[in-house]
Amino acid sequence: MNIIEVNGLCKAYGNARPRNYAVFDVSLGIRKGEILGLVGESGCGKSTLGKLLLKLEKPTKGRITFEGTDITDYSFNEMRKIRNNMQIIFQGSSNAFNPFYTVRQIIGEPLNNYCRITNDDMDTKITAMLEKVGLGGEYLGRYSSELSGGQRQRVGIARALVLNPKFVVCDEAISSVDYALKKQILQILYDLKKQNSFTYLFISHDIEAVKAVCDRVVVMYLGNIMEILPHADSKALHPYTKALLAAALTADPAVKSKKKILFKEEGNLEIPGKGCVFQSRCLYAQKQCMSESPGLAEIQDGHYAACHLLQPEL
Ligand SMILES: Nc1ncnc2c1ncn2[C@@H]1O[C@H](COP(=O)(O)OP(=O)(O)OP(=O)(O)O)[C@@H](O)[C@H]1O
Repeated sequence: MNIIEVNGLCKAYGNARPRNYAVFDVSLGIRKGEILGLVGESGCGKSTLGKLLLKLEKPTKGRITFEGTDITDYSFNEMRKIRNNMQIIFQGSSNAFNPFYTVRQIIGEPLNNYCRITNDDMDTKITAMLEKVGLGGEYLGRYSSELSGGQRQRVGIARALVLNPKFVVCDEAISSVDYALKKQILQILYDLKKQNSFTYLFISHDIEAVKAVCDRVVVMYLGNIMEILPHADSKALHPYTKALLAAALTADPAVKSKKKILFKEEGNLEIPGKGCVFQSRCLYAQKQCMSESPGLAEIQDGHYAACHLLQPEL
């Protein structure tokens, strides 16, 4: 069962004509209790899609359904009623904390906003949450400015999850942290998901992390979904995903230069007027790719790709 669904979702910033879409015609369901990975090169629309799902951005077109209810046209006040169930952890969110706020104030803010709760109950809840993210009750009175970057990151996770949200967008939640902390944060997110059956959209450039924690993976290019892998370790089918994964996993430039080149690096990054959005960088593009846009089709069981070269298995 899907906790959240989008249909024909589009987002164009500004009023330029023709429209330059950051997200184009995305239809997708996120299953209750899954960690859905979202990957793609910088600027392909991952954050925009995450924000659209939470209604932090207004879609230009398309519908959003949360737990079976169409929330596309919900007002600010209507969204407020369900906001406790939809949270975001984003890169650097913890850097935005007021340095003069204590940990109690930072994590307590959403509780104050959304729950009627006594101070004692609030401290109990915050302490329990702090323990879940590897900090203890002794941090309650500490000021944000007294915390290390890693501790602030954990407080940020605690703040986002203290309301027991049903759906959480993790937007680069583990970038800019060191390897050890990254592993700990991934473990925390994974354990909390297991204990509380949270559903996450996990946006990351870190393919290894995506493989480690995600159930399915969505691959985006220039605002479009190119592929949906049914498992994080499924073999990629789409030429773009293959190239993206190969580039990400080959960190050593010496090794990279010996590898087969998988896409035209110099390809045009503008959205073409017609045809496949990946046409100018694809090594296999054919005439049809320049004129017809390939829809996302189920190629194998639960494995979707948008590519004329790939035919569904019958
Ligand atoms: N507020 C905004 N106003 C105008 N354009 C925007 C805005 N936010 C994003 N964009 C544009 O929308 C496109 C998608 O951006 P988005 O941040 O969603 O990509 P991304 O895949 O999350 O990138 P990154 O991995 O670098 O965070 C980009 O071309 C970006 O410049």
